[in-house]
Amino acid sequence: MITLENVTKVYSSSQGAVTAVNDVNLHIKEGEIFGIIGYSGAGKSSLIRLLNGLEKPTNGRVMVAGQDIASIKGRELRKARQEIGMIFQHFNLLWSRTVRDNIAFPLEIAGVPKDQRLKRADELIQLVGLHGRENAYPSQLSGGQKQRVGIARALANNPKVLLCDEATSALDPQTTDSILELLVDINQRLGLTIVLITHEMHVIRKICDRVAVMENGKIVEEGKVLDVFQNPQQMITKRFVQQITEPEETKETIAHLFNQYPNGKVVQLTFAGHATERPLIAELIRNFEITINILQGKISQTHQGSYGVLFVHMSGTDEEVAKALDYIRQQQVGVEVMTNE
Ligand SMILES: Nc1ncnc2c1ncn2[C@@H]1O[C@H](COP(=O)(O)OP(=O)(O)OP(=O)(O)O)[C@@H](O)[C@H]1O
Repeated sequence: MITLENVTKVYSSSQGAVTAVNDVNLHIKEGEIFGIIGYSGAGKSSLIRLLNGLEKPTNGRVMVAGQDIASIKGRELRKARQEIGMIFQHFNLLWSRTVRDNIAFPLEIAGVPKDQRLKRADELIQLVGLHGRENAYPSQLSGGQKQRVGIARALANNPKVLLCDEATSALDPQTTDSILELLVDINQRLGLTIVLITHEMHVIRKICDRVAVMENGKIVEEGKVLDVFQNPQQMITKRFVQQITEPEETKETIAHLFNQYPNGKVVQLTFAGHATERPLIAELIRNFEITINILQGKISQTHQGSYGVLFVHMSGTDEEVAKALDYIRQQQVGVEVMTNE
C-alpha cells in the first residue's frame, strides 16, 4: 500500500541544510496499523508530510495507494490526496462550523451535492460515536470528541490510508485509549491502512502490528511489535520499550537489592505470547536448589499478544543458579542478568 524507496528530505534553512529524512526505505502493507516512533526532531512529521504529498522528497520515491505521490501535480495530486485521510494532534477543526459541517467539509471541497454530503456526514457521526452531538460546535466538545470529529472528517472521502500525526498526544490516558480503540475498530471494519507517528510506546503497544523506530532521520529498527518488545536491538528502542516495561522505581529497587544481597543474582526475565502463562517460578523452585525472590513484574497486552517482564533475585550455589538460568532460556524466556552499574 505504501512504499518508500531511498527517500531523503533536506530542508535549507538560514542555519544551513537540515537532513530531516535520510535514505528511508519502508514498506507498509494494506490493512495494517503501522507505527513510527521517535523523539522530537527525529523526522517523523517530515516523513508523514512526504506520504501525503505536502512535501516533496529531495531524493527517492514515495508510492501511496498505487500513486507516485512525489511526481504528480494539480488535479491528479488532489485526487490522490482523497485516498489519504489525516488526523492531527490539535485536531485542526473549523471552529465556526458544527460537527456535521466540519465532517462534511472535505465533501464540499470535492463538489459532492449537499444532500449526499449530509447523509455521508450522518453515517460517519454514527461510526465515530458522536450521535446527538452533530449540531455542537468544536468549542463545546471534549478533546476526545474533537478527535472523533477529526477522524470522521478524515474518513469522509473513503480514503484507503489514514495518517495520524501524534493524534492522541493532547489527550488524557483514558481518552487516548478510547481513540485508539476507535482506530482499531475502523481498521477492522473498513480495512483501512493506518500509519501513525508518536513518541509514546503505549500507543504502539496498544494498536500497532508493526513499528519502525526513527532517529536522526533514519529508520534504525523495524519489526513486528511483539518481536521488537521482546528483543529490541538499538539503544533507543530499548529506551522506548522501557517506557512500558520498567517503571521508574525499578532502578532504585535493583540498586537497593545489590546492597542488601551482595550474593546471588538479580535477573530480568522477559516473556512473550504463551510463555506469559506458564508457572515458571514454581518449576524453578521445584527443580533447582535455589531461592527466588520476586522483585517486580508486569504483563502488558500488545495488539498481537501478551508481553511480560519480571525482575527476580536468585540465590544458591553458582552451579545451581547457572543451571536454573539455562533452564529458563530453554523455555523461550529472555534472561538478562543485571549488573550493579
Ligand atoms: N520546514 C522546515 N524547514 C527547515 N527545517 C525543518 C523543517 N521542518 C522540519 N525541519 C527540521 O527537520 C528535523 C526533523 O523535524 P520533524 O518535525 O520532521 O521531526 P519530528 O520527529 O516530527 O519532531 P516533532 O515531533 O518535534 O515535530 C528537525 O531538525 C527540524 O528542525
